[in-house]
Amino acid sequence: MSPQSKKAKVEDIAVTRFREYLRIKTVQPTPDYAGCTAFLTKYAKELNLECKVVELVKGKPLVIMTWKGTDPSQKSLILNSHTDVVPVSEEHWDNPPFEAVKLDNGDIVARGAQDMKCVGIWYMEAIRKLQQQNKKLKRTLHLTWVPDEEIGGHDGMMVFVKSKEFKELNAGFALDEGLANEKNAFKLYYGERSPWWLTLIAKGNAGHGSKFIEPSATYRLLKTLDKFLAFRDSEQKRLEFELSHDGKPITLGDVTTTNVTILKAGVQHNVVHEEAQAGVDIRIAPTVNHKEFEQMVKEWCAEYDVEMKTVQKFDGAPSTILSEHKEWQVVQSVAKKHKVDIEPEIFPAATDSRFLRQIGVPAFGISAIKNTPVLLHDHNEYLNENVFLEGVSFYVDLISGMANL
Ligand SMILES: CSCC[C@H](NC(C)=O)C(=O)O
Ligand SMILES: [Zn+2]
Ligand SMILES: [Zn+2]
Repeated sequence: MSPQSKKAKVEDIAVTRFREYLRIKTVQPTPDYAGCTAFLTKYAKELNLECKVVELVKGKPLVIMTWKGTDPSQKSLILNSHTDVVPVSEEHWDNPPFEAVKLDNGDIVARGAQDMKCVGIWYMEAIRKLQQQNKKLKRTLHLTWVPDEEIGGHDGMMVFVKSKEFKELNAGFALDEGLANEKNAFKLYYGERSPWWLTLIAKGNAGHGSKFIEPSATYRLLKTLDKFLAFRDSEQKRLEFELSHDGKPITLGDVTTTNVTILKAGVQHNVVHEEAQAGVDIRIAPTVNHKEFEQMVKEWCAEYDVEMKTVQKFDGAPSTILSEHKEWQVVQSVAKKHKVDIEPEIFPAATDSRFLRQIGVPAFGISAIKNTPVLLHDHNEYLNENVFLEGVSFYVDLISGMANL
């Protein structure tokens, strides 16, 4: 293609809005939420959507857009997306992460391209298409744009679900983020593992590195960490060999992981130091009894007198049972129309859906990203323009199908 003809090709409005959104630096730890809110409120105006900005926590705005349905007696459909993105190591990127450049092959490169600015734009652009076709939906749609998911959602979705503003939405079902898929398939997340982040603190006596100092902080800590690692090994074996009830291999979301992610101890080789610390990232599978699991971990720590401090723990939420929701049939039929497979799974990490499911709002996590490597939180995150545009058509059918039940 000559530069002339390249220039002449008009970019689809959906792609333009996507790239504009990607250029707003909503990157943790100092996201430009003001710039983001300005963009979203203008966008809502463009599509004639009602728009409200709610600041439940100072400096952390939530944007709620509404497209009223023809049957207000029905519970609404929540289309959720988080507005923040994770930090970048710019030196590892081949293109600037906040310029949203489009490469010759159509790849749009930016932090947030997969996680999850694409999803927010899909909701909007699906609405634009439905409006262009003069379609009206039965159920009211609420698009919720929430802050701080990437740092745990405590000032975002967690406070939002407890607010009167959320109650007013009369939520019946929610869509939220999923992950990319390397195959011609979309993952459909109907539940999540529960994060439990722990700091372990071992104390002991100090002394010369040549002696048997008793008790020793590092000895206590390592003996305790052995238990976490032995458990990790057994869960890894389960993941390798176990099959689920339908005969398919289980996935990461079905097992519990106990990873040691932080280690801090010592000052000098020949000094036995009086304290050693570790950070553990635990993800509890939905089938696990939290009380029993907590008791087991407490006993591991008690055996060597190690103090256990919880940094954050999510106490679990019921998974959304696929067969109990007509929305599941909609997903299947829309996927069939778009010739893409659906792979239902438990999300291995945590999203804002956990707060929705916890208060009884069923939720599916899905991102219409097929034939694409999973690059969330990674360098050179991208989404191809064609995959993105196919996503718009997918969401037109998905949203209209779900909102016309
Ligand atoms: C526990 S709150 C942090 C949320 C983050 N979510 C993802 C998708 O990476 C995580 O699971 O670590
Ligand atoms: Zn995300
Ligand atoms: Zn993320």
